[in-house]
Amino acid sequence: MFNPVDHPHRRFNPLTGQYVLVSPHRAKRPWQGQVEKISQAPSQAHDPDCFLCAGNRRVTGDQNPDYQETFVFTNDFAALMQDTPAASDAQDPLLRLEAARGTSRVICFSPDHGKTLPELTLPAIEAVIQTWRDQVSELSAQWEWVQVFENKGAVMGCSNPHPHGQLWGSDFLPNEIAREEQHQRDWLAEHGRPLLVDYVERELNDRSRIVVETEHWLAVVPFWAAWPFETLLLPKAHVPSLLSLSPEQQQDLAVALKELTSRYDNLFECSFPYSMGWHFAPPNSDCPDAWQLHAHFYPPLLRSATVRKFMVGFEMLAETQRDLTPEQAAERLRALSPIHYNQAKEEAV
Ligand SMILES: O=C1CCN([C@@H]2O[C@H](COP(=O)(O)O)[C@@H](O)[C@H]2O)C(=O)N1
Ligand SMILES: [Zn+2]
Repeated sequence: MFNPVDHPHRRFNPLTGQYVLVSPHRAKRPWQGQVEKISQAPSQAHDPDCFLCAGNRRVTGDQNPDYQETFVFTNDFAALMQDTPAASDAQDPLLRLEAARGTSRVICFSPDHGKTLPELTLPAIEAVIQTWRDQVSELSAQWEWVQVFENKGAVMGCSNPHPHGQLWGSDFLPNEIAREEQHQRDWLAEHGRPLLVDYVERELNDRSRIVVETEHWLAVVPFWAAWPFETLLLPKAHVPSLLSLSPEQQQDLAVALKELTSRYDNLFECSFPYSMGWHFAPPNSDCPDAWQLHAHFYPPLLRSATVRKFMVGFEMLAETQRDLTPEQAAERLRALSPIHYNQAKEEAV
C-alpha cells in the first residue's frame, strides 16, 4: 500500500508546472547528522574596508552617506543598463535574441556591518520593508518587472557580509515571473480563486508544513519544496502585490521575517545562507488578481553549517530530487526557538 512517508513519489509544483522527486526512505534514518557549529567571528558594527558601510567610499570613489537606517545606490557593476540600444529584428528563428534594458540597485539593510536580518530590531526590519515598497513603487513606473532579492552568505556568492539585498528593474518579464503568472492565471480561470490563496487555506488546515504563523502571515516548507529547508512566505489574506499591503500586514511582516530567519539561523547555529526574493503581480499585469504576493527562500544547507545540497546530476539532467521530506524539514524548523541564538545568549548573561 503506497504511502508518501515511506515510498518514493513525485510532487507537482503548481506555480511552475514542474515535478520534484521525493525519496523519503533515504531520510528516515534518525537525525544523527553531526551538527558542528562554525565559530563566528565577533561582528563589528563598522568595517573601514567595507564598500557598503555608512560613510565609506565605494570602489568607484563615491562616498556613502552616514545613513542611519537603509541606503540604496545604483550598482556600480550593474547587470542591466538603462540605455541599451534595440537589437535588429531580422533573426534566425533558431538563434533569437532581444536587447535588455533595466537597472540594478543595492539596498543596505542597516548601517550595522555585523548584523543580519534576524538580528535587526523590528523597527529596522520595518524600514527595510518600507524601502522595498518605495523602490518597487518608483521602479514600477518605468519597468515591466522589479525583482527584490537578497543573497545571504558567501556560499550564495554574496561578496560582502554587510546586510544588504538588491533590486533589479527590467523592461522584460523574466522566466520565473512569466511562468508563475501563466500558472496563476490558469488556476484562477479554472477554479475562480487565486492559486496561492487556495494553497494558504490548505496549509492552515493541514498544518504539517507550517514553520511560522503570525496574525497576517504564514511561512511553510511548501508541499513541492525543492531545496531541503526551502520556505514560502505568504499573507493569509489575498494580497496581489507588495504595494497592496495594509499597514498592519506590513508591520506583521517584520515579525514573520524576524522569526523565520531566526529559526533558520538556529537550525545549525550559524548565519544561515539563502537566496530569497519577492514575487507579486507585475506592474502591467493583465491578471493582477490571479497573483498572491509571496517570498521564496532558497537555502542550500542540508545537514549542517558546512554540508549543503547539490542540485547536480539527476537534478540538472532530469528533475529536482530530495530525501528529507518537506514535512520533516518543517518539523525541524518548528522545533527550534523563534529567538535568535545570539539574542538568547545575550539574554542569558
Ligand atoms: O563599491 C561597490 C562594491 C559592491 N557593489 C555591488 O554590491 C553588490 C553586492 O551584492 P552581492 O554581494 O549580493 O553580489 C554587488 O552586486 C556589487 O556589484 C557596488 O556596486 N559598489
Ligand atoms: Zn559593511
